Amino acid sequence: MKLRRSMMFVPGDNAGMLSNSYIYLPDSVMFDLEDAVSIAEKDTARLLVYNTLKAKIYGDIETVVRINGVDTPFWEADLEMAVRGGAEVIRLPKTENVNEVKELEIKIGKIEKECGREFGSTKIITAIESASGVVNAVEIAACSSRMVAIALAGFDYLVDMQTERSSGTEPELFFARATVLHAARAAKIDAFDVAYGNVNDEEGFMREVNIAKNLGFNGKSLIHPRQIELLHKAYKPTQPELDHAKKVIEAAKTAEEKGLGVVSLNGKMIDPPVIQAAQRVILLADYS
Ligand SMILES: CC(=O)SCCNC(=O)CCNC(=O)[C@H](O)C(C)(C)COP(=O)(O)OP(=O)(O)OC[C@H]1O[C@@H](n2cnc3c(N)ncnc32)[C@H](O)[C@@H]1OP(=O)(O)O
Ligand SMILES: O=C([O-])CC(=O)C(=O)O
Ligand SMILES: [Mg+2]
Repeated sequence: MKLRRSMMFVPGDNAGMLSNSYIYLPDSVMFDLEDAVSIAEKDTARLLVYNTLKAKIYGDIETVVRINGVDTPFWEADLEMAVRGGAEVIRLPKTENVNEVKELEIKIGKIEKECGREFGSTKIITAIESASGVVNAVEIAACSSRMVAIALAGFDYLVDMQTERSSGTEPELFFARATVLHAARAAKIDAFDVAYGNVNDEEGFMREVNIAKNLGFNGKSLIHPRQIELLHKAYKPTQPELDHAKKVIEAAKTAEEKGLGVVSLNGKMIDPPVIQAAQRVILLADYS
């Protein structure tokens, strides 16, 4: 199991951040060549990210490169650099439809063959940032065997929807969150919730983390190291949750020995979905 709770953006033109972001231990690091980098710095950023990838300083942290969108003049050069550099995952921003992913997939395969990288080893994450992307999310999530996750990108999405992020339960994001999440689960890939832009607002960030976690997202895209530990702590099962999960598994074993399909633990029904949920808690605790 690859744990993908935190995926931290690092601006591709910031040499300092590129060279030391591993110290913060996100599950995945995302070197950004898109909106965090001005047009004037695109070439410099591409080279900096290539050298960072080649330096192989990220160890077990998954390396992701956010290239520019397929409707820009930058994406092919970005992709050459990222695949040749050894990026584990390419994040495609502003994905609107399956054709864009297919175009990306063909190009990745070509570069892998040219540079001697194992065919299929470069994975894809698509970011959904518009109404069209949300409407097509189910097909997008399932359209490539390289796809490991789909992310909702709230900033661009809300601009496209002609609204703004509110506080509270964020009803403006509900349909997109639910759709992207269903797309991910149906395709058996991971799902990332939106990035939270106010790095000093811990309360607002935690409110979003809890929405994402309760809906069932694997994690969030992050923009600041301070957000990593908060997120990991929220996703780690608590000791009482872990103790309860272990009791559920014990009760299930006893039920099986007695040939019973369903038993109760402290008055609560224990049946296959409850057992599966307990197994997931134990797995998450083991890995976090
Ligand atoms: C809508 C979108 O497209 S979102 C994606 C694009 N945006 C991004 O990539 C932005 C990523 N984040 C950042 O660039 C920064 O966090 C900012 C600009 C928001 C704030 O940066 P700062 O003002 O430097 O933050 P702050 O002073 O709190 O930083 C503390 C330390 O964390 C480091 N840091 C902050 N953010 C990051 C990051 N994303 N990656 C790596 N290191 C970081 C800083 O370099 C600093 O390190 P130091 O103590 O060794 O000097
Ligand atoms: O992809 C992301 O998480 C950030 C982003 O570009 C957006 O929200 O528009
Ligand atoms: Mg965006």
